[in-house]
Amino acid sequence: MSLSAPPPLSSQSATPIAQYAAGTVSQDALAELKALANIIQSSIEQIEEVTTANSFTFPSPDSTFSPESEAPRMHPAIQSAGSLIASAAAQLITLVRPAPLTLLDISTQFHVSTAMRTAISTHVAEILRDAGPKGKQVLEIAQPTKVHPGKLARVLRLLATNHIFKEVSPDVFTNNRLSSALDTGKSVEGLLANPESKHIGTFGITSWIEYVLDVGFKSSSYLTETLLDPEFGRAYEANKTAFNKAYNVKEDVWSWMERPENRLHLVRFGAAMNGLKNASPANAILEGYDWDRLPEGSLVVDVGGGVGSQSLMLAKHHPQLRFVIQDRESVLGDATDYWKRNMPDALESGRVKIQGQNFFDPQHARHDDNYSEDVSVFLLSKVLHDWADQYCLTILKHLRAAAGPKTQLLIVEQVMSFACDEPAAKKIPGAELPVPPQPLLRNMGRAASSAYAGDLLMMEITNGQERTITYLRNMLDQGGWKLTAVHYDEPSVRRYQKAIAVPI
Ligand SMILES: C[S@@+](CC[C@H](N)C(=O)[O-])C[C@H]1O[C@@H](n2cnc3c(N)ncnc32)[C@H](O)[C@@H]1O
Repeated sequence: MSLSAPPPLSSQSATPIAQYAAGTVSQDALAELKALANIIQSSIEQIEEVTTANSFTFPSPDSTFSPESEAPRMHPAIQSAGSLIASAAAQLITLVRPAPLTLLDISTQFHVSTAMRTAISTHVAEILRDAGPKGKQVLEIAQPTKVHPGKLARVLRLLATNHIFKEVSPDVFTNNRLSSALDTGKSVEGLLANPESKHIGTFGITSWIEYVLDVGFKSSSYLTETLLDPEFGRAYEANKTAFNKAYNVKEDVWSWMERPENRLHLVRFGAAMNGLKNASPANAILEGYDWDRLPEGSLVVDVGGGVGSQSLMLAKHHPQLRFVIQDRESVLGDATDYWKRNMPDALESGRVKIQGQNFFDPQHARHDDNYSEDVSVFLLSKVLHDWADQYCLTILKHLRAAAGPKTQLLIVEQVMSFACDEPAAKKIPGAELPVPPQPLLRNMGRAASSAYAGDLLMMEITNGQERTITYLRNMLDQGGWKLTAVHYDEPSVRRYQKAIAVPI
């Protein structure tokens, strides 16, 4: 069978329906195709309904991205419909194309990732910001970074073929909705003069994408060698990972980022965390936990809080709360700058404190003389997934030792679903997920794929892990905490869950 040149449609002997009638297509496959098409059709109708009811404009693929214009796509009903479409469409593609072609297609997708990183590093989205529908010739696009224009054109063409950028005429490109979402809003001159500025004070999603495409992608290319390595394959230490093989270093990724020569990595990672938060509904941390029940002066300790972006949202909406943002010493300067930019009063009044705390050491809060009252909430947002069980247990036990009888632990993580029923989920309030329509996979397949990719990223970089409810419940149990409830955030670009635990 030739894969490179399928016969033109006109020369094919029969349409798929005719083939089905002739018995050459299995009835099951066709029934599945139709069921998937119905899911897509009814989901589009739902999008139309919600769009009309809310007088939304559903932005076209050629429009420029802005967080505000994304509002219709962020509407929960439209997100749900979008997830059904993404899941059904991906499944449908695997049904209609020859298996080798599908596998070839999937196996070459990494080039799209590489091309994306090249486009980000050569600031193409920023260069095209004002290009308009006529676009810019690739000679002009390549000029600021002196990259070879002919080679850049091929990179951009692969992206345009995947709906990122648009080739408006030969070798002339412009931004579309997807590519404009990579635009950091910075001037090209500024970016050339100071590469760090790409990550400072921006939406941050480009920083996350660049981090994944750089450190994540390079590490992932060593996953097979790592898993087959007799020592690393069985190890759970944070410094025996695919990252360590790829970068040929002995320290874990956090220490590596602290090397002076890796300052750009550290800045980018801080911005990337902020970007992930921005990719979720801004108020996600406010939902699913009754912050209002906490009385005046209650203390929230944001453990491994990064620059404190989650706490900032809470501080804005819950004036009765006080905060301690804890992280490694090297992050504190960026965290202080972040609060000075976003909520200077809170720092000045002492309502918010930025504190160095290694979460593998006994917890300052509570033991420290500064804290006469019990901590109300230990917030662990996107921390546990960075670490293998033995590390998580150390963190959880230190928090347990510092907890008072009423202290709660709030974990914000992506909780993974099995591809089948999970009995433990039925016993924990809020933990059970709705069953998607047939024939979609139980875990929503492609629509949920980025969570599973994120799980591998954790394995590759830190030997961390995204965990299922059963896993999390058992681990918390060993760490001295009882999992009492789970809240699934609204479907989103990145969907996190909140797990609430109390001291045993
Ligand atoms: C994935 S980020 C999450 C940041 C933040 N909680 C959020 O939700 O945006 C993990 C954080 O853990 C911090 N971290 C890593 N090792 C640490 C340690 N030993 N002690 C304290 N914080 C640490 C990192 O600096 C980083 O800010």
